[in-house]
Amino acid sequence: YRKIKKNGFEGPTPSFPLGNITDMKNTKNYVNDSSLRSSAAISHDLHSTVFPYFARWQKTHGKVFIYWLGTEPFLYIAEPEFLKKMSSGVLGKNWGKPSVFRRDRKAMFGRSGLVMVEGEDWVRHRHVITPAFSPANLKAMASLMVEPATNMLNRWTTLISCGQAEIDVEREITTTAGEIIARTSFGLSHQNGNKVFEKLRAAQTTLFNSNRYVGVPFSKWICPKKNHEATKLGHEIDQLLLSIIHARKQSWDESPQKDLLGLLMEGSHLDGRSGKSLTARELVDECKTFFFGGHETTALALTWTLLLLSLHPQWQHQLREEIKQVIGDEEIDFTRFAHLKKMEWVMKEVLRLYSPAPNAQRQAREDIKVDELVIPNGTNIWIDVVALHHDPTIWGGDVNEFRPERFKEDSLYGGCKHKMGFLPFGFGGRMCVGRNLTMMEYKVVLTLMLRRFSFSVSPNYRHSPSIMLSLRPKFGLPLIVKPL
Ligand code: HEM
Repeated sequence: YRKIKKNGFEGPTPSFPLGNITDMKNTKNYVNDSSLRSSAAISHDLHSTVFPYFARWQKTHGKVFIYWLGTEPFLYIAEPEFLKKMSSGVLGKNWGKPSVFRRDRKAMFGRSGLVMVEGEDWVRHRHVITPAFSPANLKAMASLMVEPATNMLNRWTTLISCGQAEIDVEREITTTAGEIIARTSFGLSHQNGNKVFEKLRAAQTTLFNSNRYVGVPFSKWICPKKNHEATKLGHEIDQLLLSIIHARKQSWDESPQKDLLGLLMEGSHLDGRSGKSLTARELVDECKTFFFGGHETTALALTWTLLLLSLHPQWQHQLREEIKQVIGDEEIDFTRFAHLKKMEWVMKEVLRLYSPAPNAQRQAREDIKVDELVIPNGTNIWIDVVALHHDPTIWGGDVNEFRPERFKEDSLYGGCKHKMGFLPFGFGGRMCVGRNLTMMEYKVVLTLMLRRFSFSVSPNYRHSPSIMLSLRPKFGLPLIVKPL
């Protein structure tokens, strides 16, 4: 801490042992609940709502400062030029992840899932995992997505015909995305596949519902029951996944499967001699990582999209027209997906305004020089993606408007003045490995939904985007869904 201060980094004063957590919990967001009922009152100006403490501290300390989670100092960054200079000389393998998060999220990602591994281990994991997400493999996985999505839409038809006026699409899509990621990650055909899926969902609820005091010494004793529950579920999931891996190894030659687990096993099998392979334990952690890293984020991208399309029926209409022209009413030809350009602009604009991953985290594994400053080895780093995506100085005066066409001219950066201003999937070598899978799933599910239904906002919707690890609608997303 002294070293960081000596380098000129400022920040709000912490107290022991909670650091700035009390101040964070006491900072109310600026949204007045009574104004949330009318869709005209919905604002996409999120930063002061979801991170009110960062918005307040920015006013005093600027866009780069130090704050404390318990006894852990974090370097906060919402300044793209600083971020560029900081990251330009650091390779993916030389970044660490904050130890405090590695401990806190162990039940989700294990010790050796790609999100958490570092150094040469990270290189080995990434080497085996990246080819599994090749375009040919993604196309094979796309066909696994159609059935769960169609089942969800059939359920909606039944609910509507039984007179249900509105549907909480967030809950529906999250359940379906969970099933999709389970099918694409480890398959549900093995009898234990379904059991893993159920237990992963239970673990998700346990982890999300427990009170979180990240960084506070002995915090796991604040909610011992929940922690015990999560650990127990974690062990059960590991055992079930190990049994699936074992069964696949037994029947290797008869039926290698083309889900992610099958592809990683195949990659490990082929690359075993070069030492670039994953152990059974590591495969277990990767399956969990795909589930926790990949299902809610994609579900939220789709959920926020339905909100924005409900608020902007002209875009809903344009996407439906594009689907008609590119895909038609027939069975989906996944090779045509690259032509769904407007859908891509919409996806990017949604990820900008409502980024499901609201921050990126790193830990310095060496002293990093930024101009005259030095970020000492071991410093935790917190990049505020919501702040970057809503910064008018790099996006312009229309930063809080839904304008997918900004990605028409500039498909990568949406016209942002700084290349580090648009980071929905992170940056550098550690950028999200599942981003193309997400794009595929987004297009499959949205195409199927828009072909069958129209969407408008229910008067019961309360706009309250909140951070619960991801950026979620606090009260769900009830929409009025009508068959076309
Ligand atoms: C809308 C959907 C998604 C969003 C917004 C998202 C976002 C992110 C972000 C911000 C990171 C951190 C990058 C960094 O630190 O620079 C990340 C990493 C990662 N994501 Fe995603 N992700 C999504 C979907 C997925 C899917 C579908 C999968 C897998 C099936 C996945 C697997 C991973 C993994 C394994 C990493 C760690 C990569 C590494 O450290 O090398 N993600 N993602």
